[in-house]
Amino acid sequence: MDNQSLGNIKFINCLPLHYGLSHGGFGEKLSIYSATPAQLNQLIVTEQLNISPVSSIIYAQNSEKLVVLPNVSISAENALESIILVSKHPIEQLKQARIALTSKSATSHGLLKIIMHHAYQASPEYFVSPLSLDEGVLEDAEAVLFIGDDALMAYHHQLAGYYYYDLGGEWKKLTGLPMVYAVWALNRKFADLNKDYVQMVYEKVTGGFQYGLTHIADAARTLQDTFSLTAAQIVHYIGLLNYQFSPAHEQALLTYYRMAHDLGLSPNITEIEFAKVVK
Ligand SMILES: C=C(O[C@@H]1C=C(C(=O)O)C=C[C@H]1O)C(=O)O
Repeated sequence: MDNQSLGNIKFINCLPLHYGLSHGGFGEKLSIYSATPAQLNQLIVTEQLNISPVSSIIYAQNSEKLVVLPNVSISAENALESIILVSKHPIEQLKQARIALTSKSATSHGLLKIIMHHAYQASPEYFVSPLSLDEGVLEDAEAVLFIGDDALMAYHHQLAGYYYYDLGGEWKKLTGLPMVYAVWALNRKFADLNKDYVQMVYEKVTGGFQYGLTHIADAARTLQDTFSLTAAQIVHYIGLLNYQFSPAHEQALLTYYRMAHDLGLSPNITEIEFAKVVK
């Protein structure tokens, strides 16, 4: 990786983009660095990467230093199968529980805290853990939050005796809004000094997503041997996501930011500043 690399989330949620980059020619002239959202968040904040998808809360926490690429996000209107709380007890009984949080996320940590506080009047004790179910994360917690492929696998291979909650659905019930999980963030100074490069990345990311969505059945077939999901399940999952960043998404994200701020999780952000690109 060098700081001119474009960050990339190595989860199935970005399959359309991955396919557009690899099969649609949109990856040409790009150096790409793939990692988990939490790793990309850290690399953007420390300026080791200049453009990357990041957890959406990272923009609120670093808005003086970052701007956001317009028209692209990882969002969902409702339940999405990949932001999942696995619990030993019904969620109403987690008021004082210990809850483990995946070490791959940032936005969904805040999302769970908002939902527990507002929808369940609960104040559990939270701690970050890298462990999976198989590695015993629930030996030390009443519930665990997973995101991305870990959550998708947990959702599709549910174990008897556990309760599963889809936080996209819980957020929709609480606010009536879509949820914006990730945005493409850029270092503000880098964006000002590298307009041509930023324009190129904008075209490749938005064009790559479009290509991948148009060829989603082919894209899903490239994964079906790697994951214990069928191509149809992958196509269905991608259909639950939305990769635009419409004014309605922007308002939904600002609502999330306000609620995160009220819980002391981020500064008070009332607008999102976008990188200037020709659309
Ligand atoms: C929909 C998802 O969106 C993501 C959730 C993120 C987070 O919680 O911080 C960050 C990036 C995205 O990968 C997912 O990972 O399932």
